[in-house]
Amino acid sequence: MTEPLPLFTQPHRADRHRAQTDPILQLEKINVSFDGFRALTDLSLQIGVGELRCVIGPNGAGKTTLMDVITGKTRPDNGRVIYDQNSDFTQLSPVEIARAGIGRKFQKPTVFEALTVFENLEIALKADKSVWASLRARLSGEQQDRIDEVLKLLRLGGERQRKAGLLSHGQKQFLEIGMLLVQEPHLLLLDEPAAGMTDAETEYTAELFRSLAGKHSLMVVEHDMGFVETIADHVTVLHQGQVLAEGSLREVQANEQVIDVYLGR
Ligand SMILES: Nc1ncnc2c1ncn2[C@@H]1O[C@H](COP(=O)(O)OP(=O)(O)OP(=O)(O)O)[C@@H](O)[C@H]1O
Repeated sequence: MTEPLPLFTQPHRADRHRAQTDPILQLEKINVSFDGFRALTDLSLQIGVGELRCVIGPNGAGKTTLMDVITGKTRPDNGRVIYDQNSDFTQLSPVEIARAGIGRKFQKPTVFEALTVFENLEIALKADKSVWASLRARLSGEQQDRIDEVLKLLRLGGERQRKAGLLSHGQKQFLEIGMLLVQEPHLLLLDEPAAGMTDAETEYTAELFRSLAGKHSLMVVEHDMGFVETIADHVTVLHQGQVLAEGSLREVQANEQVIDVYLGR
């Protein structure tokens, strides 16, 4: 019998035990408060291996705080964040969490504008070194291939020697996604990736995310419902720091409580 294909580009020691239905991330009864204000209340959420999950919700619902808790930027008052069914992220530092295979993209692209597209990817690939040390260290053939593959995937092949500061906003967003992908993360957290993109770029982002799902797990926070509709199998609606509804976009859009929250009733 042939071995099943690994779900991730970067083989993980537990891969052969995994099934698509296994959780990659389980948040259990997370509470976060800021000076007495409860940003997340008993929040429980589960993301499956290879899943593409969209998280929606009105302003202040707790979406950013949720990502901050996963990446270790914010420590919850209590609750657990179980990754790959064994490690509890609440016990790890942000660097350890990133090394465990979590990549996060913030809403505003943060690329090195004075460096070329290729150099940006090179630095991301050697994230364990300082910027200058990583530019001096030689790339292996395999690393070169990885960068070429990502440049092609993100349609940046023609821009490889261009300074990143000269790219369009959408191209900078793609470059930043590329900077995550060269690190071969297991779980990608993406905050409003389509914001400020042209229609064509948004369309390609949707296509790209669909192609990444399966190989990676993705959690996308997004306000653009058209974009959510094209990408998500499964949607979580947050409201006042809690999960208000979960299901297909059609299901959550038909949910009375969700309608009330979005219409402000
Ligand atoms: N560091 C902080 N100190 C105090 N309050 C905070 C802090 N961070 C977030 N909050 C509050 O927690 C609540 C949830 O904020 P969060 O940014 O997670 O919401 P969001 O769903 O991401 O909103 P948006 O869609 O506007 O980005 C908000 O009421 C916010 O004002």
